Amino acid sequence: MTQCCKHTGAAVFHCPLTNKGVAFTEKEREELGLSGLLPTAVSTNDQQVERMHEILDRFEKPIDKALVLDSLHATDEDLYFRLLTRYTAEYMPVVYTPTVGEYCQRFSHIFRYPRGLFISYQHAGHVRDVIERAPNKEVDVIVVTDGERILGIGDQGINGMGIPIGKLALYTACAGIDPAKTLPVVLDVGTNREEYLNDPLYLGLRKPRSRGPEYRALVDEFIAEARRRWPNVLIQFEDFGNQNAFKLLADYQEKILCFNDDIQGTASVVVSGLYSAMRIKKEKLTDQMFLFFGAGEAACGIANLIADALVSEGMTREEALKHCALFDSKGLVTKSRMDELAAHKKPFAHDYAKCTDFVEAIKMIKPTGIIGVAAQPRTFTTEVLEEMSKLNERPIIFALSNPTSRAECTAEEAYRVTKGKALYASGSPFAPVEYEGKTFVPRQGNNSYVFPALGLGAVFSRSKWMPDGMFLVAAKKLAELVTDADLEQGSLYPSLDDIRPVSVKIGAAVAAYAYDNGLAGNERPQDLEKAVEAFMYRP
Ligand SMILES: O=C([O-])CC(=O)C(=O)O
Ligand SMILES: [Mg+2]
Repeated sequence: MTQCCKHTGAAVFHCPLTNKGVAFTEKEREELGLSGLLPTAVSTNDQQVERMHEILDRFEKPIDKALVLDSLHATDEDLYFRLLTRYTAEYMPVVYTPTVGEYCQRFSHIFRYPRGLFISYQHAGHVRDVIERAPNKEVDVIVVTDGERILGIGDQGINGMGIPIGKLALYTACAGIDPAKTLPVVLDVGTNREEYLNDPLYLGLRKPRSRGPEYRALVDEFIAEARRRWPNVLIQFEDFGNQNAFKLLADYQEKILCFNDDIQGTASVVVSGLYSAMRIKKEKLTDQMFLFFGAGEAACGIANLIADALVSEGMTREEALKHCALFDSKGLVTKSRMDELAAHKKPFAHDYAKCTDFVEAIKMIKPTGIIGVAAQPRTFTTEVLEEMSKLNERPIIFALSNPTSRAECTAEEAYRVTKGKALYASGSPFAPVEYEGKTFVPRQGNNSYVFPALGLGAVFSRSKWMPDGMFLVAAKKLAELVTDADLEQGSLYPSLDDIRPVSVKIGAAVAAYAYDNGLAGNERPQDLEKAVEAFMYRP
């Protein structure tokens, strides 16, 4: 047993990294002076998991389950991750989307245990001291947010901390990153949400977000100090507002080990789902045309990676970009709007006529797939889905906005309106759908399939940085792992219950990319997959 603190006796129960509760063996009880401090019988780890599973079953509301899991996380990490690893598909919607959306909205009202770092303007110039205070000796992965664009529910201020916590839980559960080496961080730079500013229990800085140089100075200081203390750390940017997200990625991507999950992680998982859709359609990606509802981080990240994928199949970049069109709050993104467009949209501004109606845009562009990423719920209406069915034998319908309340359409709507023909994926989970005697099992086009494994591969190989090619490699590897049986039931992704072996393979493919491209900071092992698997933390 590794012990992070030197305590014996009852104090042992207060160390979440080493506490095992009633699973402490007779020998451990003796050594640690616990005899008589625990019920007599020793439980096996499996019995502990089943006990906890039973307790959680008593709670109906996912948010209540989340609170119980939170307590467990704070008191017995080993059991927490045992449970998440054993019941990944069951608890992922609790620690992650959709429940994590509600968890964030209530964060200041349900807060009990501090976890990670809360860095605000009061620390400007002294961020080093905060970093030094972090309880972790080593850190492999940081997930950081400034809370400006949490899922599809907008500015959550400091309450956005639920996201880095949830994402890092998946790093451990899905890809075996040692929980002692993960660090969630929220940069508390204020919030523009009136409701929070007026809420006496709100736990963040009570002022509007600043847009001035002090914002960027704080982000830069945080990154520099984190890397000073942990030079090999991977920094994952999560749920920043559009402007900052694109800018930070452009400025840092080639300089440090980092990625933006909403731009690049989402792109990787979506392109993977498109490869699976091609297997069902028996067509090539080069024959497809995609229309995005939305033109932010996810849309542009996905569209760029689709272009990379098309280029990898021999197309010119100029031609490849034409296979994606964007529709934003002002309508179709066209050349005639060039002057007013944000930089990230410009490559996808094509020579179309002005169009402000999404159904009209579908009629004009004749896409083979529509990809919803605008956090505008119910926008894939019956009319939209019918139009896609008219144009395509097997229309690709991706309703990716999170959480569930923001989905562009439900799985049931997609299958019913398209008469079972839709190739559907959603950002948040939907239950299987029965349609005319057939059961469809939709799966999540959610970056959770890839970000933990991308991080695993990058950390394992000590990659210097993460080129876009790594995200394409991850997409292709994930698609390879989808079985014919998955496709038969309409699943474009593997089951989440198989996520660990899937992560090993994606992690190894990402690491291989680092070794092949001279990015790695260590020697390539002989059997990469085996070595990656051995590197993973197991509860
Ligand atoms: O967290 C998720 O479920 C996916 C994601 O990154 C987002 O929606 O921002
Ligand atoms: Mg996100």
